[in-house]
Amino acid sequence: MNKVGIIGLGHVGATAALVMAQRGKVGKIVLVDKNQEKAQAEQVDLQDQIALLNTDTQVVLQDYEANKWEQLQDLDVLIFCAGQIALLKDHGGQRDFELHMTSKIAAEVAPKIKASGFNGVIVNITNPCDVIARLLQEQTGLATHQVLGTGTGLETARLHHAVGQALKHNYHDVTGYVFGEHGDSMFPVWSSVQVAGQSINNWSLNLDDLTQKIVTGGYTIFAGKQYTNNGIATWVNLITEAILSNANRALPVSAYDPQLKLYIGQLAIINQSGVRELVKLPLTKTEAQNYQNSAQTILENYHKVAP
Ligand SMILES: NC(=O)c1ccc[n+]([C@@H]2O[C@H](COP(=O)([O-])OP(=O)(O)OC[C@H]3O[C@@H](n4cnc5c(N)ncnc54)[C@H](O)[C@@H]3O)[C@@H](O)[C@H]2O)c1
Repeated sequence: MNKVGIIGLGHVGATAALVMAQRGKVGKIVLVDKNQEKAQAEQVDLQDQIALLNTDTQVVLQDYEANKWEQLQDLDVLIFCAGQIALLKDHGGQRDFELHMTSKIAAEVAPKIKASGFNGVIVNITNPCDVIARLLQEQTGLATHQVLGTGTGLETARLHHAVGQALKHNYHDVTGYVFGEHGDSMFPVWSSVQVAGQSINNWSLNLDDLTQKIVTGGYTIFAGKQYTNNGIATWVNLITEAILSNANRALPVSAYDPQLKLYIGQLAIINQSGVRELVKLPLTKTEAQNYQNSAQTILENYHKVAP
């Protein structure tokens, strides 16, 4: 039976569980939240939902105060999305404003994950995503391939949509990726973008305008509802299913770059071990510079909170 844990049952964690229950590919979901009333509420709500679906997912709680988090021991995947999104309210959704809070949460929870004997794959969502992925890896002592972040997957989906719309093509026929920090320094790898098998360079598009739309899309969502949930909940389920089914799928995630010694959004082959290997796409000079700039931003944030 596939078993997946979710730590943090706010907008993101609760929606990730909802999508998971609907897709019906996970046998057991373990819920963990410091706010135990919230976790219990989500458990009952999900059980109501599952009773109305043609699925059999079990939903159980991990007692936050327990000495040992037994329920985590044999999980295949652990989704980390604990945080405090309200902190961003007065800062226009700027992800970095959660850094001091979320790095403390990671420091509180990582030893509990470690002590549970968990040996699966952690998928981090919590912002700043690349920094928190690194902190979780370092503080749980798991191998670097066992920890990844959701990275620039949402922005990659947004790129497909924006280009498809601009060219009146179906977005499923658009391929290519957004790389770098899950933050303002992320960048579309335009040299990787193809539409129905043809380079994006075959069309004359205003790539600067499209870049702006792709990079700032998260702020548009945040401005209207003060959180984002649907896209990320679906994306984390796609990553989780690629791990569970040993799919060997190339996905744009935040993965460990051994040269830079940090987590950053790039293309990686995902299977049951987590990151099987990185796919090193050829980058133009400007894209390679953008990647380095993004890495620098991630590193600066990491050093603000590194133990
Ligand atoms: N990577 C992405 O693309 C992406 C997208 C959306 C949101 N996020 C991030 O995901 C995180 C969660 O967002 P949200 O809107 O669900 O936030 P939220 O404030 O609605 O929920 C956070 C939850 O974490 C819980 N929590 C806090 N401290 C905890 C701890 N020590 N242990 C366990 N649980 C704890 C809270 O009780 C709460 O239920 C934020 O960091 C947000 O920025 C990332």
